[in-house]
Amino acid sequence: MTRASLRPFALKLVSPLDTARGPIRDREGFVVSVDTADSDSSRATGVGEATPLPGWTESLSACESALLDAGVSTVAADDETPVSDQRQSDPISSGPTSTDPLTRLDPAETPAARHGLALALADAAARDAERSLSAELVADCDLPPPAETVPVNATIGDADPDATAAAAASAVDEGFDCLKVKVGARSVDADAARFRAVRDAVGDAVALRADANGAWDLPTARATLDRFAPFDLEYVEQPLPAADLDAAARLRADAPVPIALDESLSEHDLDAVLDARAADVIVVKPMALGGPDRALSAALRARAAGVDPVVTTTIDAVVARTAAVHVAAAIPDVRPCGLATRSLLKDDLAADPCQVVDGAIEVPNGPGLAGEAFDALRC
Ligand SMILES: O=C(O)CCC(=O)c1ccccc1C(=O)O
Ligand SMILES: [Mg+2]
Repeated sequence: MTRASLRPFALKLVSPLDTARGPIRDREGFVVSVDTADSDSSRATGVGEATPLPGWTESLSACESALLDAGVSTVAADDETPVSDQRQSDPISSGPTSTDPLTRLDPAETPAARHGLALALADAAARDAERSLSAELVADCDLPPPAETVPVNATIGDADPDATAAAAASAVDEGFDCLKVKVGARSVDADAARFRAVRDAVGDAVALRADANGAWDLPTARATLDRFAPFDLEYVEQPLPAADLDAAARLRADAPVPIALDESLSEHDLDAVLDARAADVIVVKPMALGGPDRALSAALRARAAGVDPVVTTTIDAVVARTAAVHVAAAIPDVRPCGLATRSLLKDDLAADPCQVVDGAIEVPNGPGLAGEAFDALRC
């Protein structure tokens, strides 16, 4: 028998993250808790997080409805009732006569909802097996032991050239050697001026990425990538709107810089993206792909097709960020990942067990997500 409950939360960003698709100002979602009791009477608890972001996932209300329909019950945000008294009358039953609760959540329709429940169940399973989530993930996929640290990029929003260069310089001072800069919210000339200022500020040894969030059409993308050539970018992420894989493939065919796809994975099957030969790199967002398990399998399938995965958050709260760190740790020799997003949030659900030090995150090695770190979040 598995009981599952959800509790809503809302977090503000320190300042809006300006992108070509507009600003991201706040993040709302649900903490999902599960309590499993197996037939052999062993019992495990786990915590997950569903933090939808329209454009990448379903809406907040669709996420909530999907979780409720799957049998996850609501706990009031300020409910102080002891866990034992909170039990609702309609628990998810995973006995032999019922289906796995996860199968009630369609990862294509409601990926954030599936992420929340899949993560809570994976956390419970890993805790039960007395190993970390990344150790659990690699065991399921027959991979080598997970990495102890994961390299990460700093995330820099749209701003004028001076402010962009100042943010870049301060990230490098903090120890980052890979920076991702949002582009596409201003003219090609203006973005080129921003990259000129950033390159001048940080020197040649720092890896630079650009993320256009689908801002350009094909001629503009071609012109922009040519303009960006002197800045020696590692890749340009989502230069074109997500829908048109053909255009992305045509752009990539003679582009002077590697192409990464992000939003395209929310709009198309991974197989379609890989078959189109439209990407050198794919951005694996566990929240957008429907869970840590699906994110890791997407990363491995991409690798097998010669496309390198980069794991990022959707600016999630601490539970989902920590899960994304475990996913990244399970991918052998993963490139710098977009996981250093705690600093974009004004506050969080719990203390961060994944501090960024010298451009890398140490992967928590306690049981499940991070040992006891999220015990107080269970509902
Ligand atoms: O990749 C990163 O550095 C952080 C994550 C990020 O940029 C992001 C965060 C929320 C929504 C979309 C995106 C994106 O990659 O486009
Ligand atoms: Mg992106």
